[in-house]
Amino acid sequence: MSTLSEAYEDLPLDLQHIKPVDFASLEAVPDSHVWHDSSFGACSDEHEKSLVPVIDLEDSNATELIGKACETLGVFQLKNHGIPLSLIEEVKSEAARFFALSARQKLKALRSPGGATGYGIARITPFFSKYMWHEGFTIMGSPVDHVKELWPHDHERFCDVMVNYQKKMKVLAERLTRLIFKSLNISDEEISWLSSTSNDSGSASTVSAALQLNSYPPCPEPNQTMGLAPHTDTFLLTILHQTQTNGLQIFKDGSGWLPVPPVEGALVVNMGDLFHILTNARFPNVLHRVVVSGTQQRLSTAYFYGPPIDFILSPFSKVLNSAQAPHYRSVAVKEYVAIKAQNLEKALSFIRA
Ligand SMILES: C=C1C[C@]23C[C@@]1(O)CC[C@H]2[C@@]12CCC[C@@](C)(C(=O)O1)[C@H]2[C@@H]3C(=O)O
Ligand SMILES: O=C(O)CCC(=O)C(=O)O
Ligand SMILES: [Fe+2]
Repeated sequence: MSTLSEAYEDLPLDLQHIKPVDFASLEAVPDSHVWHDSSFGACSDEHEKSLVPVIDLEDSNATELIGKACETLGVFQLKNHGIPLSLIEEVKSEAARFFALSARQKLKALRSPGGATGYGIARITPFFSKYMWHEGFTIMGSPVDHVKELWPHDHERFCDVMVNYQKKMKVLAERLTRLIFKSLNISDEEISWLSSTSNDSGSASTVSAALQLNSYPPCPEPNQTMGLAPHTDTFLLTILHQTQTNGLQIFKDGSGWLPVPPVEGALVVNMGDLFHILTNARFPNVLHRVVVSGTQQRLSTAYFYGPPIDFILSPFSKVLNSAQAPHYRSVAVKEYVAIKAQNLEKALSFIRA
């Protein structure tokens, strides 16, 4: 097995955990989507200034600033990231074009039960008793097979934009990963998989990557439901673009839920489970969720990035001080993906050393 798509084939979902409802037809939140107050936890608004740092990638201290943000909150916003704003706008407008289609049309691109890509609800859905106010489109490489079902004569624009965005995201994710390793004093030679994937040659060394388009339609009763339930991301890091509609929140021990307000032109970068494992829990795998708006649609685009699916990772000996034992055993990326898909937030406890 060598691709992320194949890794998900053995982890099929039921159709009821794939198919979104027709949000446009709902005038109230149906019981299936009502989340009780106790499952919410209020979001703190006492911090006028967001605690999440905004870092300029061109700053001469970027490595230190990013290293510190990864270690404290596990999330930061990135300016001057080199991704053309025109491309980000195109991705947003193509995503909006897709989500604006009728429910009947969108279902033509529905993810299959054993599939990893296509239209559907969040993969974490079966772990919760209620559904989320969310629909998504997962892309790995070219989305052409799904999109030609929707727009037989006009699929090129959507596909070109998404493929181009993934290429640019991969370069940025690689740059950030190198810089983060540097902040931990880990040299390029010690991360062989990263160098062997840079030239894009050979499927055996293809990184694990996916692009997720998320839509949270305006909701008639926004306090009754949840956009995306609390979760951590599985891979090394996630690079997220969010539109100007608020909603993303992170959980910080001692502070509770904190907003991550949209910053024009910036991308949100958060640490996932694999970085948490590699750093022996020095980097938090930040818990986050999305709440919805009563008036505005929220769109976001998340790029998930990790080592090749067959890569075996274990905590870096360099990050362990002499008195510290590794918290986690070695695990292949594909094994961890399977454990996560079956156990969600308990996944890390399955690989505890
Ligand atoms: C590569 C992936 C990460 C993801 C599962 C997926 O196969 C594609 C969708 C991703 C997403 C987006 C919404 C939240 C999330 C937890 C989910 O259910 O699907 C993440 C997954 C993840 O990080 O494991
Ligand atoms: O929409 C958002 O801001 C968050 C999306 C997210 O957490 C994800 O796709 O994993
Ligand atoms: Fe996420």
